[in-house]
Amino acid sequence: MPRFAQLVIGPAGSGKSTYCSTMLQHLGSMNRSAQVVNLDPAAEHFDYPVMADIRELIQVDDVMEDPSLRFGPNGGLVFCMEYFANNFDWLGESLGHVEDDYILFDCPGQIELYTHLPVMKQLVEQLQQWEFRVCGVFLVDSQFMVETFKFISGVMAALSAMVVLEIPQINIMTKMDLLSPKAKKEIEKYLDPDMYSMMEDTSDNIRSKKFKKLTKAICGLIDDYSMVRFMPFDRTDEEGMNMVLQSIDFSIQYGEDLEFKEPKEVDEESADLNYDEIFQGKGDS
Ligand SMILES: Nc1nc2c(ncn2[C@@H]2O[C@H](COP(=O)(O)OP(=O)(O)OP(=O)(O)O)[C@@H](O)[C@H]2O)c(=O)[nH]1
Ligand SMILES: [Mg+2]
Repeated sequence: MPRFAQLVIGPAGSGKSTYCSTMLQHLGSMNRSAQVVNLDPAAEHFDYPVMADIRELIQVDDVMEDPSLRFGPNGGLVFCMEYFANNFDWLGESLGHVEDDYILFDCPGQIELYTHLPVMKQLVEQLQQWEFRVCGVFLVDSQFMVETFKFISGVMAALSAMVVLEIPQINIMTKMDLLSPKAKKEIEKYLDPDMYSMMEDTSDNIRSKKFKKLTKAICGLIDDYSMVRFMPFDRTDEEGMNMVLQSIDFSIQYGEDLEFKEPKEVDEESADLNYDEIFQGKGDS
């Protein structure tokens, strides 16, 4: 049986841990079993129960305090993740193997992990060896996406993760509940963006000719290949969460291998017998 994983990634503070906790509850309310693994060695608090926690393996604080290493918080995190990549056995043991595993991995927010460092790609390959079908869930804070230039840089960040990880990726705009009604209307055009017209809107602000050409080429490429789309995520909106979950499940073909179980036929006689036994038992006590 295949196993399923959501790799929850995105810039610092974009809402990854909150997403994991909300999605876990949502899956629970649908009677679907899922687990969360914390892969952020600098995590301080999260409000979901963990199946495994990378801090049992290594912690950023310990690395920073080590006088022979002398790392700051970012170098410390990179060191931790490289150490993790050399010790995937720890993860393998923690994950065990349950039929139909569905696991959310809450990842750290340092963007370099998804742009040029090899560790996340190595993790994906390891998970695939363990028969996981992995979907990247890339989160960006919607509040930083309401202007065209910010949006283009968000698209590029999502795209670089897609290129590095080579797995299906669902891009999500988080914290939609914090947008004003006006911004909410405004953001609709960014959910399914027409990059060409977006480019037209902003090209007047670009003074350098070369830069204008480059931005145009990037926008054209993204549009021509329909490479990046965003889905809104509002943790208070069940319907919206369902749509996000469906897209993720579809990308990893969750549910296709599940067998359809016929409802058990109840044999009337034996059912009566059982009820009699139960009531008799109650009467006796
Ligand atoms: N209103 C609102 N706040 C949110 C939402 N998602 C996250 N937040 C808040 O945003 C802050 C950061 O959220 P986290 O879930 O810790 O973000 P993260 O991506 O895990 O952060 P790092 O692990 O530090 O990279 C917290 O204060 C959350 O309460 C949301 O959908 N709505
Ligand atoms: Mg977090």
